[in-house]
Amino acid sequence: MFRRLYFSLARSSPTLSSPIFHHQYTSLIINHSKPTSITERFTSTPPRFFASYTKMSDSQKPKFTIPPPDKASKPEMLRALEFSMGSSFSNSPICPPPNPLIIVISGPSGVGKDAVIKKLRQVRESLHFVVTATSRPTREGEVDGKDYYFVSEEEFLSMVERNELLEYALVYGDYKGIPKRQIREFMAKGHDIVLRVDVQGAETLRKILGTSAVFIYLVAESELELVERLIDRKTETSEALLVRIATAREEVKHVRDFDYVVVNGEGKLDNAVKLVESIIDAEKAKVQQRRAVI
Ligand SMILES: Nc1ncnc2c1ncn2[C@@H]1O[C@H](COP(=O)(O)OP(=O)(O)OP(=O)(O)O)[C@@H](O)[C@H]1O
Repeated sequence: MFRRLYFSLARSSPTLSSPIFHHQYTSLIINHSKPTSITERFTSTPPRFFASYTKMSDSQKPKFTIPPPDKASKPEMLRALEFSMGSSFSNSPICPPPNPLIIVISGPSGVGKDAVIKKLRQVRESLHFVVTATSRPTREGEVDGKDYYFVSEEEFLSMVERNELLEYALVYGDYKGIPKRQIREFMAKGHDIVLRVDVQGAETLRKILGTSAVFIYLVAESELELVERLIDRKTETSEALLVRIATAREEVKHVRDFDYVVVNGEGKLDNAVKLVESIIDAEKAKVQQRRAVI
């Protein structure tokens, strides 16, 4: 019945059935593949026909009916709706792509920063994990250029001289610093950046980056769990262990300076990694995006 009504209307309406109408109407076929930016989308002038159409008074505008959806093909419906709306439908994304993020992962010694990052690296290939420069000796299994850039103390200090580091610190007698160039290069390519720093480093980065970066604090479920993890790692002398435990006690007070806290419970590394992933996803969906500039 609707179909009959539409076609009888079309037949009775000179504007709908006339060759002129069809010429104008078919000229509204839009190139749906041409992308435009969100600003263009809202500020661009309508196509010429639409511009003159929208200037017409109501009595001048051609009268026509939109066919019932079940009686017309999708392209026909699209053209009729575009004509009725007075502008074409854009297929460019409504939201611009999210800004590249800088994600700072921190926490006390032995909490599992490296373990979380190692796992995150496997599940999120699009992230760029900044390789920190350090003057500390290589631990068993660590690879130069992958886990850290292992440099001598002299080399490290000359990097500081040349202002090549975003942040650096003397951590338990060894220098650790973040090369700026890597961050710039990968952000320019649209990658999110992950920085792994101790709590002292995170505080310095907060001063430099403010709220333009996301700060995540990793904790163990309890102090006992953290100490056991450090003992099991067998990488520290007894004196070094004591220093790290005392420092961890102080550092936990700084958790309130971070944006998120993630518990890395014993045997629950996967849960911690999933939570970090969820934080990244939520940050990507934020309306007010962070914008980090190095
Ligand atoms: N969820 C977990 N459950 C059990 N063991 C873990 C967990 N996370 C990490 N570990 C282990 O705890 C030890 C310390 O982890 P890791 O070296 O990653 O800590 P870190 O925070 O990077 O330490 P540092 O700052 O001293 O380098 C490692 O032996 C690691 O395998």
